[in-house]
This record gives sequence, C-alpha cells and structure tokens, in this order.
Amino acid sequence: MTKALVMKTPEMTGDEAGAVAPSVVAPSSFVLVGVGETVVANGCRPIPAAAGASLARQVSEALVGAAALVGALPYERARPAHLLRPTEWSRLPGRFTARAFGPPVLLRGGDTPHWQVTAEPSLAAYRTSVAEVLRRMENRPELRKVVLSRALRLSGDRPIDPRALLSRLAEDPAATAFSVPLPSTDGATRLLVGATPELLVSRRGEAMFSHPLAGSARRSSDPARDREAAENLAASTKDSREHREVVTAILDLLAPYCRELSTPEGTQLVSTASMWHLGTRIVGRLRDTTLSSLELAALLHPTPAVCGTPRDAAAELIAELEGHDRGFYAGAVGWCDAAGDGDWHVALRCAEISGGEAWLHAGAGIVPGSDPVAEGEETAAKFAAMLRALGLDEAIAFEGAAA
Ligand SMILES: C=C(O[C@H]1C=CC=C(C(=O)O)[C@@H]1O)C(=O)O
Repeated sequence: MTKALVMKTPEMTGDEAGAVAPSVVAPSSFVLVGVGETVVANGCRPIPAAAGASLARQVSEALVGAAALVGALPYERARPAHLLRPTEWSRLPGRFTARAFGPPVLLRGGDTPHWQVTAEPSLAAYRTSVAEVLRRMENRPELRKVVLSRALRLSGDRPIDPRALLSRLAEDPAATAFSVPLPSTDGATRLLVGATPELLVSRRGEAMFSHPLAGSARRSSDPARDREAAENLAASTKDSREHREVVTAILDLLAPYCRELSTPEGTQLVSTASMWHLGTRIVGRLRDTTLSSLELAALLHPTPAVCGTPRDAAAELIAELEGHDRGFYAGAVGWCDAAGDGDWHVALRCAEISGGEAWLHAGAGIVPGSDPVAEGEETAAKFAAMLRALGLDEAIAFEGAAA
C-alpha cells in the first residue's frame, strides 16, 4: 500500500508534528475527501490579503515562501481569497471512511432534531428571475448563458456536527467531500461543507486536468426511469449548448498556457448518487510549470458552470437578479503545495454551517430554450444530497419552506 504523505511547514518543530497525527480530523480541520486521496490540514492560519488586490495578485503573493496552502476562493473575484497556511497537512491515499470522522451523530443532543426551512428566494420568485433572464437574452443575443442560483436557510434546534455531515457526504464515491474553516463573522465557528462532483483544475508537474460539468438531470431510484433520464440528458440539445459554453471557455483560457490541450473522451454522462450531468475531461501539458494549480484556478474561476457567457455580462445579471450573497458557494476549494501541484474543486452542493444554522445554495444554467419550471426543479434536485446528509426528507423540507 502507498504510504501516506505527511508534510510539515519549515517553522514547525518535531514535537508539534508528533502532537498532530495526520488522521486527526478536528471540526476546524481543512478536509478534502477526493476520489483517490484524502487531504487533511490542521493548525490553519489565514494569510491576510492585501486590500483591493486582484485575485491573481492575492494568489501569487500567498504562494511566496509557502510550503502548502489550502482554502477557498469566494464566488466574487473582487472579494478576498480565503487562503490558509497549515502547520501540518497530509495527503492520504484512498477515501477516508466514516470511521475516521467519529460516530455519525449529526446533531448533538439526542431526540429528533427540529428544523425550520426558509427558501430565499421562494421557488416562485426563482422561476420569475429565470423568465427575466430569458427575456433579457431575447434582447441581447450575445448573452448566451447565465447560471442563476437560490438559497435555503435551515435552522436546527441544536448545533450541527460538521464531521458527521462530512462523513455522510463522503459516502458518495463520485463526489469530493470537503470541509473548509471560513473566516468567522461573530466569533462562532463557520465552515463550508459539501460534496462536489466538479473539478475546476488539477496540476501535477506539467500535467493539468479539468473536468467541467454542465447539463443536469435528477436521478431516479427506479432503474428504468433513471436510464431514461440519462438518455434524455445525453440527447438534449439545450443541455449540450449549456455544456459547450463551459468547455469552450476553459479551453480558450488555458490554450495560451498549454503546449498540448485536448478532450480525449469527448463529452460523457457523469453521475453522482443523486444527479446525472454532462461532463468533459480536459487534459493538458503546461508550457510553464511555474504556473501553480492555485494560479490556474484563479485564471479559470468563475467558469460558465457557475457564472455564464460572456462572463462579465452574466455576473452583472446574477448580481442584479439573485438578491442573495453567494459567499463561497460557486467559488473553489482546494490545496496547493510548494511545487505548485494541487487540486481545486468547484464549491457546489455545499452549505455554510455555523452552530445549528446551514445556508444551502444551488443553481442552474439558463440558456435560450430553458424552462423556468424545469430549472426550479433542477435546483431542488441539487439540494437533495445535502438535505439527505442533514437527515431531512426533501419533500418535507420544501413543504416547510413553502418552496
Ligand atoms: C451551479 C450548480 O451546478 C453546476 C454544475 C453542474 C451542472 C450545472 C447545470 O446543469 O446547470 C451547473 O452548471 C450547482 O450545483 O449549484
């Protein structure tokens, strides 16, 4: 079996290293449970971002002298990146099992938890915004895609255990589960916890990968209906247009930095436990290996999987119509080592957790031909994995939210 890789930053003493076993996962740990690897970082200290610095500048400054970085990029490029320098971090082969995170007790305190669910905006208001995007697209044909999201606020009657939530989310082997400590606004611990199926960018030496997804269908527990949903998605011209926008944007952005760039398998159906997606694996060889995984992530983010095309026009419309703060949802989470290698995932199917409160976000790509009712249902389907992990029945949650 491959040995776990345990890295220590230079300022760390041997004693401190011994005190922090690589497999210890605290609620404040940074954790990524990937398809073939689990990354755990402890003793994370935020790297201050220079006021008003561009994302590219923040990222290149953060990398100076760092043995490793972990963290999150917010959805909005103009906001400070949340990059952390760990005192100890480990890359462990394979997926952590539930046992590594302790007993799967989601909400401490026994009894059945009581949740209050609020949809912000309501499903009806979300559909109205989708219809408005479609109307604007008719007048502005250059606006080809806009990803519109909505949020659910869940208030539980006791604190959520983030490790138990992570362990439940990590049960889906097709998704990368993550838990990222966020800056606290009121002294309370705040975390971004989720299970994303989408790889923004990965770099190992000169080899570079990205796996954009766009185009979605809800899975069914009935095998015949599940197969039908997949076949309809594969045949949908609306979904293939929606998907192509992401792949084209990523290829265009990466082309100047790569000496080889291709999509060897073309577009394929990809599945998580609850969703079908269209996915295209992009592989490349970098011209310049001083370009780190974090710099590549900053170059690509936000792709049309979470924003739209053209990027600036779509971002403006999102800011005008969504009416809620995306925070770190639709940003990126990941790690980067001293050599520049690393993995950055699109922060999807996630929630910001603090105490007993969770903010969930889900979005859908709108292109000419989209249907407001179907897009609303797609966002509901994308909430399902997180609701299930929190122990909520989807139908009851939406009924409670009158959504
Ligand atoms: C924006 C989300 O999903 C993106 C990733 C895959 C498929 C998508 C879609 O079909 O719209 C979205 O682009 C989300 O899950 O909130």
